[in-house]
Amino acid sequence: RRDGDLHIGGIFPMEGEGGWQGGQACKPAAELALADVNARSDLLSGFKLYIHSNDSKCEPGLGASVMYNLLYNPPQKLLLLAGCSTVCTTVAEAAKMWNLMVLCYGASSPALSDRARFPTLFRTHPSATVHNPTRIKLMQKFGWSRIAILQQAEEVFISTVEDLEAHCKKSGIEIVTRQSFLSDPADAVRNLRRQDARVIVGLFYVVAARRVLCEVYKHRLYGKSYVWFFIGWYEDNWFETNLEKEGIDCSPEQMREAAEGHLTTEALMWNQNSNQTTISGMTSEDFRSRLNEALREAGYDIDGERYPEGYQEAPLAYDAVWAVALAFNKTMEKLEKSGLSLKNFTYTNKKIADDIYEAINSTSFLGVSGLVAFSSQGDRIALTQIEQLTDNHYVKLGYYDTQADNLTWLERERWVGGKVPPDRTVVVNEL
Ligand SMILES: CC1(C)CO[C@@H](CC(=O)O)CN1
Repeated sequence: RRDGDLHIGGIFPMEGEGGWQGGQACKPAAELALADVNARSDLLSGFKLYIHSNDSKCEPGLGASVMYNLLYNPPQKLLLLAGCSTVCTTVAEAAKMWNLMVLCYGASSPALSDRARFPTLFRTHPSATVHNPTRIKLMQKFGWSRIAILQQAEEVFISTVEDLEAHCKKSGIEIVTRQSFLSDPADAVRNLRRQDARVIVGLFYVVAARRVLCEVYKHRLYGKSYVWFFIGWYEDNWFETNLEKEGIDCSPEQMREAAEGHLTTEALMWNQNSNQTTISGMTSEDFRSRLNEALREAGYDIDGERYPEGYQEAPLAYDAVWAVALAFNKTMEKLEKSGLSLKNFTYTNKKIADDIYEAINSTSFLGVSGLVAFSSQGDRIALTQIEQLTDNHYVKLGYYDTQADNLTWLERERWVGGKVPPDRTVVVNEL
């Protein structure tokens, strides 16, 4: 009988001032998964998994100190869980020195898809580049081969645009202009009009998105002759809230008018087939209600909604713990053949670290966030969802499976002018 305890470190953004607000639900979600895997007699039999965690506040410096405290205080940890791109970048860059795998449940930065810098990183949160093949697929579907890009000068959007440009080149889609701004988009938006941009991909955080939309209204870069691609993970009514507080000098009506018809892309983080049983025995709906219960007990203010949008990534943290438990189980079986176990792991034992790497690398199971599997750079393979804002609410237009190049289209799109806007000025020769 194998007996003993297995320990991992957990670095969670409990206060999101520095960045991603939605991380607070990840710790309760990970703890739900911990209870579930420890309750399974067919997993890690004879061993109990423990998570030792602390708060990173989504700040890399604090995240680094939490990591050192986890590593220099017993018991020895076998792996680290972390969230927020900035924290994961710091933790994953250092973890290889201790032969530790890092599983990131809340990091979207494309920079993390780099095995040279992050040889032991895996993430259940997809990279922001997962939107790009979907954007290209839509451009091909609607015959747009001339586009523009408007982006905020932030690392995650800069590297996403570089990936988008590569996809456009491969697909023969011309980028007529790429405008970027730090915090005031006025000049960049004006330049879009000057370049007669009609199909525009917008990459910015939600506060900048409100400023962009008001400028779009002022420059009349909306309506039947324009198509905007926005990011889909802003809160649903993002374009009509906080206007006073953020000094936006457009009214909610003007913002709604400018926003009408825009498309959004986002990675799916909840298994779509809500009555499909996942590896835990739960459906994603079961998980939703169990998580809400756990959040209420922990004193979170579930603001009346059945599921607050702010906690959309919780399934990624839940599935990350399952991925660890399954990988440890696989590694245990392999080590036993040579009379070893994970108890033999030390921070200088590369052999066992390689076994754990191999086990995670070959992960494939149905989690509450959908199929959990990783690319060769450790990126989460995920489906994306396309929506359109019509009459002030988001309508699901379809889903895209990049791996299979399969677009599921629901034929629900509506265009302000009654037909698909062209990507350039169409000159009609009078006969
Ligand atoms: C979809 C989003 C909001 C992208 O940022 C992630 C946080 C990060 O990348 O730091 C969390 N999930």
